[in-house]
Amino acid sequence: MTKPLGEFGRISRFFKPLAAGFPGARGLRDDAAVFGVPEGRELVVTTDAMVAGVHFFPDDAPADIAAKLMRSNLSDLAAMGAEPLAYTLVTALPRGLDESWLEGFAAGLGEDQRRFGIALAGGDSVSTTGPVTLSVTAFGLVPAGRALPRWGGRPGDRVFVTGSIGDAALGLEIAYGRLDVPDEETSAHLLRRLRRPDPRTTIGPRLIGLAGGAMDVSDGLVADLGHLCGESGCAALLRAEAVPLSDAARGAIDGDPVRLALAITGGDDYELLFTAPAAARDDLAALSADCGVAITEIGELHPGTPGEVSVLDAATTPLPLTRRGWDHF
Ligand SMILES: Nc1ncnc2c1ncn2[C@@H]1O[C@H](COP(=O)(O)OP(=O)(O)OP(=O)(O)O)[C@@H](O)[C@H]1O
Ligand SMILES: Cc1ncc(C[n+]2csc(CCOP(=O)(O)O)c2C)c(N)n1
Ligand SMILES: [Mg+2]
Ligand SMILES: [Mg+2]
Ligand SMILES: [Mg+2]
Repeated sequence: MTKPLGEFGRISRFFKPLAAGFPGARGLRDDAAVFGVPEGRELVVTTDAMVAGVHFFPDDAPADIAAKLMRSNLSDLAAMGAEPLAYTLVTALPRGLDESWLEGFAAGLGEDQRRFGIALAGGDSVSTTGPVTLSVTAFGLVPAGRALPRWGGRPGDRVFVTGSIGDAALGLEIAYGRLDVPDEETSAHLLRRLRRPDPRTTIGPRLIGLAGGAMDVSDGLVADLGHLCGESGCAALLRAEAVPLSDAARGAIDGDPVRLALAITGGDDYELLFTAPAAARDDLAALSADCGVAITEIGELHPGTPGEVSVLDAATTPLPLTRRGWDHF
């Protein structure tokens, strides 16, 4: 057996290469990172953590775990209208975890760094007596004063969502062996979207000037729309039939209202949810065409109890839901 690298050997081997392109990281040789913000821009800071058994399966491929960790944070930057700049990383790993796990994890981070234009600025490495626990803090840049707030929606505004909803929630059911799908292609698409979400990093910054209120969908569409309209001081109507579904999700749902309810409440979507006046429709259609990502109108805000979401099915009768989204506690 080869000698273990130890804490600092691991940092040198796996993390220093990820910080190489970012001078503010100081080569991961100092106590902290140092970097400035360009004139006229502001720093946006977001943190999301992931725990094995809660956010991913312990035997998931380490590169997939890295991608989900990175992308869930990039999605929050996009929701603020920010462009990715740098991130810090905390790894809490059980002693004895094979170094090949870290190798795959670092490779996954490196791949997404290149894909999304972000660099490692620093972090911390600790051991844990519990499950693998990971946290990223992502830093992004927005034009000063223009970060997109959750509370920018107004009664009468329309509600829009990017991409498609429900893939990951259906993928999770497949991963748990609780959902049979028509074919291998359907299953592969839904599992891919669970493990490697597609953060809307190009659309997010381009929503500045178009969107009123904005956020990303992580807990579930219904729950997150509740957060958006609650912060905006109004209620929302969601047309379940208008919610964009991938072909794979449509095939897996197969007209079953229970599965449709799961798709709109299950979470892990990492799509953008935002409000805009009806007059912005043409601009949004142009943006969608430009980015090659669907932007779909799914409902509207109206005066009412802040945070209340009515979900209507095709016959405009209320769709019964047993829950609105993910809640840790
Ligand atoms: N432990 C905490 N300490 C300080 N602020 C927190 C803590 N947990 C959450 N927050 C803050 O509460 C707000 C909502 O957090 P939440 O994690 O729900 O947002 P999110 O990242 O958009 O959603 P998700 O975690 O589902 O991706 C954010 O402003 C976040 O910074
Ligand atoms: C193994 C496994 N079990 C359950 C889920 C579903 N899940 C976990 S946390 C969360 C909400 C977002 O997290 P947070 O609010 O902590 O950022 C969701 C939808 C999963 N992805 N993997
Ligand atoms: Mg969070
Ligand atoms: Mg988040
Ligand atoms: Mg968010």
